[in-house]
Amino acid sequence: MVFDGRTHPEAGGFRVAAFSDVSSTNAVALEAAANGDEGNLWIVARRQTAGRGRRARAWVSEPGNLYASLLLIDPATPERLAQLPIVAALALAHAVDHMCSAYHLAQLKWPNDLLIGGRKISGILIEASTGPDGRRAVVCGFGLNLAHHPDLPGYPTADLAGLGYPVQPEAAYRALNQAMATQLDRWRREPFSAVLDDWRGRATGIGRPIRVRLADRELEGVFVGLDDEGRLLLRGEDGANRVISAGDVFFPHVESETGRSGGQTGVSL
Ligand SMILES: O=C(O)CCCC[C@@H]1SC[C@@H]2NC(=O)N[C@@H]21
Repeated sequence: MVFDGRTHPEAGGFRVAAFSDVSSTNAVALEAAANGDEGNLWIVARRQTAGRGRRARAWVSEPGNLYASLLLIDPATPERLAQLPIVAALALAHAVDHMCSAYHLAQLKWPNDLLIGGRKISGILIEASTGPDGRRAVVCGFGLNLAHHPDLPGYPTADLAGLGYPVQPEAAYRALNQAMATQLDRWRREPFSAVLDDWRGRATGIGRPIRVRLADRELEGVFVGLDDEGRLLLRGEDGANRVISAGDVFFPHVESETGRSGGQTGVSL
């Protein structure tokens, strides 16, 4: 990979532009869309100076880990776009298995965190914007802890090297590119139920008590599973199931939110 900031052809019908330093690969991808890029473009960086996570959090982005964002233009109808976090998480899980030569090593925590042994090893931030021409730009931003991870009290995290799987960022990117090509193709051709079955096979926490932080409040209950659109089903004390489209899931007694803070911009799905 050449870190020259120029666009090069990539396998799977994509293109890639790799940078040494950027503010945020998501921000650069959204900027490319605003400048008329046709999409299917990866932005990869060795380091981010303003990496961003979900819910107004910063994403620590020193060299050694993977920072990669895929820009897609109008990848699906608006109703189906909500399925993309599930597709992206599944692709990253397949990529991690591939790069570690392992089977079902990576577990999924709804909607799109990857865990190994209960520790978070990655984050995915999906952001979208609509251009003046009505085109919907969607960016899937992947951060994968390869060589280091932040220590967040009360929130277990890990990196692949520390778990005994040394992987270079370029190899990780290659595996992710391949996996995204495969999963996006499958999402377009097969019923979403096939994607969901795969996701459920790696799911963590189903049947367990969870706490879900929504934009304006928190809910507690049992994680019953996913509905046909990939939304979380939470059974409350009253026995009724609630359908949740977006939120952060916590496993009580394992995780708290201490130490999670930072700044995020943009609109996430
Ligand atoms: O909060 C999360 O779990 C999501 C973190 C997403 C981080 C990645 S790193 C590459 C891409 N660029 C960003 O600024 N964020 C995403």
